[in-house]
Amino acid sequence: MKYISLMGATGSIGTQTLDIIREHPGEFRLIALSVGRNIDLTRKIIKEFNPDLVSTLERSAAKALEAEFPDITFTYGQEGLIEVAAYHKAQILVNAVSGSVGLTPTLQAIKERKTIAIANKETLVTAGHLVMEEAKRNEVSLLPVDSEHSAIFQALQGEQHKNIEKLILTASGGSFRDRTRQELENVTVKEALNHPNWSMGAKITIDSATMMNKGLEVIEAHWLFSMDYDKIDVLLHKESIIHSMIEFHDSSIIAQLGTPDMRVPIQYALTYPDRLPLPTANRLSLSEIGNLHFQKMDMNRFRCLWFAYEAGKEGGTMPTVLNAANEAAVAAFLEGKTTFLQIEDLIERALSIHKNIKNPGFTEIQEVDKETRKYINSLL
Ligand SMILES: NC(=O)C1=CN([C@@H]2O[C@H](COP(=O)(O)OP(=O)(O)OC[C@H]3O[C@@H](n4cnc5c(N)ncnc54)[C@H](OP(=O)(O)O)[C@@H]3O)[C@@H](O)[C@H]2O)C=CC1
Ligand SMILES: CC(=O)[C@@H](O)[C@H](O)COP(=O)(O)O
Ligand SMILES: [Mn+2]
Repeated sequence: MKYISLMGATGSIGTQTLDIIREHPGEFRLIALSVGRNIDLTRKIIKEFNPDLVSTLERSAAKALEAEFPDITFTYGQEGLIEVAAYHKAQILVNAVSGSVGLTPTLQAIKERKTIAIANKETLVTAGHLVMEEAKRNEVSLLPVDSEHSAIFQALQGEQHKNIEKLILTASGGSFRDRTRQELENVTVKEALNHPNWSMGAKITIDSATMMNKGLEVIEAHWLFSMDYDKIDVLLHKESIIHSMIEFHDSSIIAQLGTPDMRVPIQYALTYPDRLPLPTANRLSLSEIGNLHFQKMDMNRFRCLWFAYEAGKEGGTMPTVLNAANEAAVAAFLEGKTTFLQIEDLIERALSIHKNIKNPGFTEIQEVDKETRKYINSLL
């Protein structure tokens, strides 16, 4: 039986992780979890899974739940996230929060030698060097949950890193893949949230539409697979059937395919190196699909992808700025405070004024993150 801590239990990845735990009651036990503001769903999760420890975003919610569930320990805020991540009975932490708020708890869980199933790409973007160093020092495995990275991880099994020519990340193109830049001028939040293939949280759905999601994933792949940026390519593939590929020196390419269903990579991270059946998954029928489409990525159309490559190559605190500026700009777009195309402009401005700090420590990362958000908010 594997004991699991789950950060972000009420979100898209969080609830699909609960599906996997539910599907295999003899394999997994949910022992600790964190949530944000969705207290109604939290109540249901507590009743069903009876965890030891629960953390909420706000103190008032923790106090209210404490009165309802006296046998469970409640905590809250950033400290609460850390307690859940590092809970002594858990062997695996599933990090499914959205944003760089996941960094500190992840570092703490690594120090406590938990295996990390990581969906929360912003943590790797903002401070990938710190996370990877800490994982190496503590001999901790970081198992990818993000579909592209899980695909690469699966294709890598039995292969050697030295034989890789390049990684090829596939991108659906998001909600606006068939629109020109001109046609993006007046798009609404509702349109942007309408992803063609995946049902995900709001922030990542907007990232898919701006192509920042693929930019963050390029940086995520750089850290997870220790790969130079010039060996990571992005390919438009509108069906999201090939989840990513590895090309080897001998020209052979290994791809991982499946219907778009995040429960598959989540389950693989939880069962690795084994696999379990997933009877409720839709099986892929290539004969029914018939055709798959591929297209070269246009960096002028998708400027956020270009920003991410540049920030990643420059390193230091540039990816921290990229991520924090994006988080703040997307939040502003979702709140109706800025337009879709201004997301790119805001990020570009934050990157252009930043004085890069090479090899930043934890405190510098935290300060740059905070300052960047402040800067973006001052522009709104
Ligand atoms: N959804 C997907 O299919 C995929 C997601 N990812 C990555 O996984 C991560 C999660 O994405 P997704 O599940 O879509 O996001 P959601 O927005 O659906 O869920 C986010 C979760 O984090 C909680 N949360 C948000 N802010 C805070 C905070 N400040 N403190 C504590 N908890 C917080 C939310 O709580 P509440 O709702 O209770 O307020 C919720 O449980 C992201 O990094 C994303 O990029 C990667 C690949 C695919
Ligand atoms: C499901 C998943 O992993 C998302 O990150 C997905 O990749 C989003 O799709 P696109 O960014 O390719 O539109
Ligand atoms: Mn992805």
